[in-house]
Amino acid sequence: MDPTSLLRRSKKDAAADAAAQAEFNEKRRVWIPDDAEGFLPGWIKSQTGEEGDPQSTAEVVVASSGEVRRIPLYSLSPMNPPQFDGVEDIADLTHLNEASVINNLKTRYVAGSIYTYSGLFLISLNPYRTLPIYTPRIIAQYRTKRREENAPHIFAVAERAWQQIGEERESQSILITGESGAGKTENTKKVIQYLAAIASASASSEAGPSNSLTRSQSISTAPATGLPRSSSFKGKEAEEIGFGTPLASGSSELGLLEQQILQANPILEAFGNAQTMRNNNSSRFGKFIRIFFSPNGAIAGANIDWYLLEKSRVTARAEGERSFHVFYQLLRGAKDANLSERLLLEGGPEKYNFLKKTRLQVDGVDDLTEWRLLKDALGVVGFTADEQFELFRIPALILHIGNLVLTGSASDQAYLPRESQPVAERICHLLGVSVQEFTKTVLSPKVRAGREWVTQARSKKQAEDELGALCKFMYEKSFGWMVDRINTALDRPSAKS
Ligand SMILES: Nc1ncnc2c1ncn2[C@@H]1O[C@H](COP(=O)(O)OP(=O)(O)OP(=O)(O)O)[C@@H](O)[C@H]1O
Repeated sequence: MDPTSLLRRSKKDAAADAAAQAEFNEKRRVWIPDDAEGFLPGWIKSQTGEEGDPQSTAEVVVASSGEVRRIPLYSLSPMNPPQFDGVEDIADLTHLNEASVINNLKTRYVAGSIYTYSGLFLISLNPYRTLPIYTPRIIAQYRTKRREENAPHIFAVAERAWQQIGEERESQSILITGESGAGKTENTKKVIQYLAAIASASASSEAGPSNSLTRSQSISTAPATGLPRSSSFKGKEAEEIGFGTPLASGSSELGLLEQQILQANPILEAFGNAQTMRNNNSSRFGKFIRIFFSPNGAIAGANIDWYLLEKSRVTARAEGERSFHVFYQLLRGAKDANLSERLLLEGGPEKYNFLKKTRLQVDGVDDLTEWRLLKDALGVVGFTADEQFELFRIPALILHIGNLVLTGSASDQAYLPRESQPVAERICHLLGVSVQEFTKTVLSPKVRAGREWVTQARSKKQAEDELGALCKFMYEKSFGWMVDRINTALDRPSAKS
C-alpha cells in the first residue's frame, strides 16, 4: 500500500465531480439527527413555518432507506456540497456544524486518514492499527515543507514548530490533549521521533539549517481519566521507526542523546503506565517534555517534568485494571536478570496480593518482551547496574508489603502472626531495617500528643492503611528519582551553551 494514499486523497475526476454536484443541487440536503447513527444524510421534502421559528417542522427523507420523518426544522443541519467531502481542514467547510464535522472526520478516517486540521489545530483519531505513515520516507516528505504542501500530519506540526524556533527565535510548545486512549502518548512519541530524526540530520549536515535555532520546544500531555486498545502499538512499523528496540533501524542512525530521549519513553511507560478499561497502555501521570536545540539545529538536551502520578494504583485499582506495568514485567523478567534472588521474588503476579486479582494476561501485551525492552532502554539511558537494582527494589518491596498479613479485630491492637514473620523478614531485608524496628513502627509507633510522645496501639485497619501509604509514598519518590536520573542523562550543559 502506498502510505501517501492514506495521507492525501486523490483528486476525483472532473466529470464525476460535476455529476455529484448536479445531484446534490436537485434537493435541499441536510443531516438528520438519529439516535443510533448520530446523523443521517437526507433531504427536506416539505416544511411548515419559517426558518428560525422554533415551532417550524420539516418532512425529511432519509437518503439510505427512503424513510420519511417529521422533525423540528431547527434540529436539521445543512449539508456541504460534495466537493467538500473529506476536506483536509474542517475550517474550509461552508456549513460548519457538528454533523458536517463528524461526517468529514469519518469520511477521512474510513479512508485511513487519521489526521485533519481544524484551523490552527490538528485533530488526530486513533486508528487502533499500525499505519505505515511514520516511516523515514514520510519524515523526509514533511521536512522543510509548509503545512499546505502536505496532508495533515503530526509531523507537519512538529516541522512547523521547528521552523518557528528558527524564524521567531521563540520557544515553541505543542499541547497534546484528549480523553484516555485518544492517542496522546503515541503522538507525543511521533513528535519526538520526528524532531530526533531531523535534528540529527541537521547536526550531521555540513551546511546546517538555513536559520539559527536557539530555543527550546516543549510537548506536554495532560493526564486523562481512565476504551479498550486493540493491541500494543509496538508492532513491526514501530520497530522500523525506532521505538521497538534501540538497535532498530531508524534509531541506529541517531546520536546517543537522541536515542536516550527516545528510550526514556519505555522507562517512563513501565513505571507510569498501566492497563485500564480504556487503554492497555494508559499513562497514569502527566508529562511536560522540553527539548533544547543548539544553533546548528542539533538537539542539545531534554528535560521531563511529571505531575499527578496515580500512586494509589500500587495498592488498589478498578476491577479489570492492572497496576503499573513494571510489577508484571519484573515478575516475568527478574529471573532473566538474576534479580529474583536479590529481590527475594518468587512466582508470578498470582502470588502477590496486590496483583493477584488484576488481569494476569492482557491481549497483545507480552510482559517478558516489554521487560527486555525496558532493560535495553535503561542501558541506553545510562542507568548503572546498582541504579537499576535500586529502581526495581521499590516495586519488589511493595509486592512483599502487600503480602504481609496482620491479625487483630477492628478495635484491638494489631499484631504480626508467626506465619507473617518470613514476609516481614523479606521486607526488612530490602528496607535495611530490623524486623523489630519495622514491626514497632507499623503496629505501635510513638506519636506526639501535645508535648508528650506516646505509644499508639494501631488496629489492623490502621496498620494496613499505614503500610498502604508507605507503598504509595515509596513508589512516588522512586518515580521522581527515576525521572531525575533520566534528566541527568538528558542534560548536556556543554551542548546547550
Ligand atoms: N497513531 C496511532 N497509530 C497506531 N495506533 C495508535 C495511534 N494512536 C493510538 N494508538 C493505539 O491506541 C492506544 C492508546 O493510545 P495512547 O496510549 O497514545 O492514548 P493516550 O491518549 O495517551 O491515553 P491515556 O490518557 O490513557 O494515557 C495505543 O497504545 C495504540 O495501540
